[in-house]
Amino acid sequence: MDQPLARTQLPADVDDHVRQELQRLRDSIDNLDAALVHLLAERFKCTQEVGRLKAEYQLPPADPGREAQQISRLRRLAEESKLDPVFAERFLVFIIAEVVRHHELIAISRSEANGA
Ligand SMILES: C=C(O[C@@H]1C=C(C(=O)O)C=C[C@H]1O)C(=O)O
Repeated sequence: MDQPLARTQLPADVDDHVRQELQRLRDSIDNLDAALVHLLAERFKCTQEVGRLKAEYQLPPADPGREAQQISRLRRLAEESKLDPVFAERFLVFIIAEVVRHHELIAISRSEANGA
């Protein structure tokens, strides 16, 4: 039986055609990763503004109803796009947890600034 391939670097003697094809795909992956970082940065700019608004008007940092709507919407979009909906949900939950943590920090620093 074949041994599983070790998690290691590409061997030096990889066929040139394979190396070029891999490079072409990796160039696109690099562009997509850059786009993902830029998209996430813009999303966090918006959510920071939401956090400041909530802190100003003493609204709770998290909104579970809104989160449930987003999760079901994202799962549907993932299915339509042939992306694993479980992965899409995990990804969104991970991001939202970080957003809510930021909102809690904004609320704490605002109440400290107000002498609470
Ligand atoms: C951004 C908000 O705050 C929280 C973060 C959310 C998000 O990152 O999408 C969604 C709901 C809230 O728990 C919001 O209420 O819209």
